[in-house]
Amino acid sequence: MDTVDAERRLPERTRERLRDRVTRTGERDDLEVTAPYTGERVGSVPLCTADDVAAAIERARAAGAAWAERPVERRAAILQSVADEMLDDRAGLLDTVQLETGKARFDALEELLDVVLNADYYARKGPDYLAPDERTGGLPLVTTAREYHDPVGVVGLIEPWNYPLTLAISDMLPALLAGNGVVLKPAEATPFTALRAVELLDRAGVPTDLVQVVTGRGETLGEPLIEGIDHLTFTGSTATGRVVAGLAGRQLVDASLELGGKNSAVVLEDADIADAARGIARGAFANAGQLCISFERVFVDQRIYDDFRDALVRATERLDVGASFDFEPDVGSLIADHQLETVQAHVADARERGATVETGGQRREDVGPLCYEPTVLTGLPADADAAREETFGPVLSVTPVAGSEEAIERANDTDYGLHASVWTGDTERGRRVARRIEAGSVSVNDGYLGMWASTDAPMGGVDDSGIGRRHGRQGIEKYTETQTVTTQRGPPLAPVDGVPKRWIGRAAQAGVEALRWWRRHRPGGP
Ligand SMILES: NC(=O)c1ccc[n+]([C@@H]2O[C@H](COP(=O)([O-])OP(=O)(O)OC[C@H]3O[C@@H](n4cnc5c(N)ncnc54)[C@H](O)[C@@H]3O)[C@@H](O)[C@H]2O)c1
Repeated sequence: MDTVDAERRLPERTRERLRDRVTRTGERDDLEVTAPYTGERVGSVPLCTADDVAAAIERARAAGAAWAERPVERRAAILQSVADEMLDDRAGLLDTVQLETGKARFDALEELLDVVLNADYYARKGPDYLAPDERTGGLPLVTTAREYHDPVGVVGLIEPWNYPLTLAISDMLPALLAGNGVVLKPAEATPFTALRAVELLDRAGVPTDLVQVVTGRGETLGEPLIEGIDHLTFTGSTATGRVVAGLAGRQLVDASLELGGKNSAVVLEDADIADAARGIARGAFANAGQLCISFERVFVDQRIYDDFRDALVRATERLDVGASFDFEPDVGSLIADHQLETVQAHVADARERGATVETGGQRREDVGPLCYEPTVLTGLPADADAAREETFGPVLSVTPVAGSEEAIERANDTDYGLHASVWTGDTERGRRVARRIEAGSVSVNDGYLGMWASTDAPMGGVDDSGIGRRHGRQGIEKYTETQTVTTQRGPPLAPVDGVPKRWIGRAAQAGVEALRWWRRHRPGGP
C-alpha cells in the first residue's frame, strides 16, 4: 500500500471533533498517532495531565449521580441504541480501527460484532442481574435479607491497542448499565478508535459527561486515575498489570485485570486433523497473533504429528498477509517497531537453539513496514524464549507429545493461564481434558471465537493472566457495590427488661437443641 489516505478514512474535521471530545483543562502537547500499514501520520490527540484526569473523574462522578437515578430499563434501552449506532457506522469504525492498528478487516469486524453482542446481552440480562436479590435470613421466619446492587461510582478503564474497540467499549457497557460514570484511558496508539466509539455512545443517548476520555501516557495518567476512581478495569501486559495492581492496592480500589497469556492448543490422536489445523491456524494468526487468547504453542499426539504438522503448514501458507481496507487479507500488520522486534528476537532465538522454521520467519516489507509472515516452528526447546514468554505475534510452535497426559503437563507448564483449546473426535473426552488445563477458558474443537462470543459465560485469566472476569453476571457485578438490608419480625434480639437471665439462658439452650435437631432432620438431609 502506498498510502493509507488518512484524509479519506478519517477526515481532518472528524479528527478535530474527536480531539475536542478529550477532557482537558488547558492547552496540551500533542501525542502523534501513526498508521502501521505505512508509517504515515494519522493525526494527534492531547497529552493529558494529572489535572485533566482529576477533572474527568469529577465530571463523570457528577453525571453518574443523575444517570444512576434513571430506571435501569431506560439505561438498557440506550445500550440497544449503542448496538444500532455501531452497526450503522460500521464502515467508518472499521476504517478507523484498521487505520490505527493495521489489522485485517475481518479482525476489525470481530471487534465490532463483539461490542454489538455485549450491548445486546447486557441490555437484555443486565436489569435482572442488578435487581435486588432475596437471600435466606439468619433466623427462619423471623429475619428476611435482601441484597441490593448499587453502582460503585466511577469506573476507570485502561486499555491496550490490540482490540481498541472491543476492550474499551464492551468492558464499559456493563459499567454504564450498572449506573456508573466512566473515565477511559485508551492506548497511546489507538485513541481515535476509542473516541469515535464514544461519540457513537453520545449519539445513542449516553449523557456526554458520563463517559470521559483522557489520552496520553499510561505512566503519567495511571496513578491520578487510580487515586480517584472506585473500580479499575485494566487490560494489558502482566508487567503493567502488576504496577496498576500495586497502585490500586494502596488506594484500596477494587481492580479487575485482564493480562497476558501463553496459550496452548492440545491435539489428541482422535482429532480431525484438517479441522484442527485450520482452526489452530486461525486461532494463532488472527490479528497477526496480537491477541491475548491466541495460541502460541501446540502439543500434538506423536501418532498424528507428521500429518498434523503438514496440514498446519498448508493452512498457514494459505493465509494472505496484506494491508488493505477490504476483506482480502487474512493477516494484517503488527502495531509498532517494539512488536516486530519481539517477534524477530523470538524467531532468531529459536533458530539459534536449533528449531526449524517450517514456514514464515520473514518480514513482508513488500506489504508493509511492520508486516511479518505467519510462522510455524518445530523442534523448539522448552526453555526457548518463544516457548516461555508471550510473543504476541504470528509465531506458533508445534511439539509432539506421548499422549494426553504429557500434553496437559506441557500446556500447564507456564506462569500464565488465560485460554487453551483441545481438539478431539470425542467431545466428552475433550471436556475432561479441558478441565485439567489451568486456564480461565478452554475451547473444545474451536480456536477462540465461540468462547469469546459466549457473552453469558465468564472470561478471564488465572495465575499471571489476571484477576476477575468479564462477561456474564460477573462481568457486571464487579461494577457494583452490594448492600444487605435485613428486616426483623417481632421484637429485636435483645434482653427483655425484667426477664431473669437464667430464663434467657434456658431459651438459648433450647434454641441450640432445636438447631441440632434441624441440622439432622431438615428436608434434603443433614
Ligand atoms: N487478558 C485479556 O483479555 C487481554 C486482552 C488484550 C490484551 N491483553 C494483553 O495486553 C498486552 C498488550 O497490550 P499493551 O502492549 O498495550 O500493554 P501495556 O501493558 O503496555 O499497556 C496497556 C495500557 O496500560 C497503560 N499503561 C502503561 N504503563 C502504565 C502505568 N504505569 N500505569 C497505568 N497505565 C499504564 C498503557 O498506556 C495502555 O493504555 C499483552 O500482554 C496482551 O496479552 C490481554
